Amino acid sequence: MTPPDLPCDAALFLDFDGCLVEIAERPDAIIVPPGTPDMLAELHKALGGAVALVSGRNVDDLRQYLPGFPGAIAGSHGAEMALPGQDIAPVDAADLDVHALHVRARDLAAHDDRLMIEPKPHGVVMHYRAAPDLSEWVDRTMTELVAHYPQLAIQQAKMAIELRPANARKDRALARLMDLPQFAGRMPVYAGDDLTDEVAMAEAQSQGGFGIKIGEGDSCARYRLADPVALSRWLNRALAV
Ligand SMILES: O=P(O)(O)OC[C@H]1O[C@H](O[C@H]2O[C@H](CO)[C@@H](O)[C@H](O)[C@H]2O)[C@H](O)[C@@H](O)[C@@H]1O
Repeated sequence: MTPPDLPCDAALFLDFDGCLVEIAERPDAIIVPPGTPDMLAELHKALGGAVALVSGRNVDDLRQYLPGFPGAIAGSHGAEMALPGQDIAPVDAADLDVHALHVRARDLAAHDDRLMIEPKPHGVVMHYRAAPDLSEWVDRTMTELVAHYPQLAIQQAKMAIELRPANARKDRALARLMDLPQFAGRMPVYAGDDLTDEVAMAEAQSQGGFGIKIGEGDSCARYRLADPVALSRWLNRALAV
């Protein structure tokens, strides 16, 4: 079902990959649509600052793609938080030797150059988009790897398996942001496309707001839009009224 118009008292939470930008072959091959930075800045103004990015990507990565974004950013599935004008703060991060984790993941993936390791400040992703036949192997290998790291959890992603801090979840990030003055008392609206977004959409709905699933697949979200283009049209409509 198509969502109703964005309420003027909304607190808007936006996922990044597959939501604000189309999925690409590699994490570094995404293209931010040219109108997106201005649209986000206008939404931020119209909603009194209650706009946040809530992404599996780390904050530095998001800032590279959206350099002037004026809102709050929850990165690494909520393991990092960057409030406007403030440094990146670790939240719900795991205590671990992340460099050793990256090295181990690279060693495990080294036998097939179609596999890609994405190192993150609080975890690691093994991407198999170029090698879909290795999906089961990646699943098994990452499951075995996480057994050595009780402070991490498996995060199923699109053609990728990630190890993230066990306590870092997007619903917790949303709840934390809703406690900030610019978000408090507003209606949470969360748009996302992936499994990691489901808990956040459920949280938004439990706080009296709604979730918008972008694309196909099962979801707890009350509403759905076909793709990032449809989301952008819907957001721009809110700015036109
Ligand atoms: O929470 P998100 O903002 O949706 O981030 C989730 C993960 O997105 C990225 O991977 C996905 O997008 C890539 C680019 O389109 C694609 O190549 C890959 O197959 C997808 O899994 C990102 O690389 C991860 O770090 C994020 O956790």
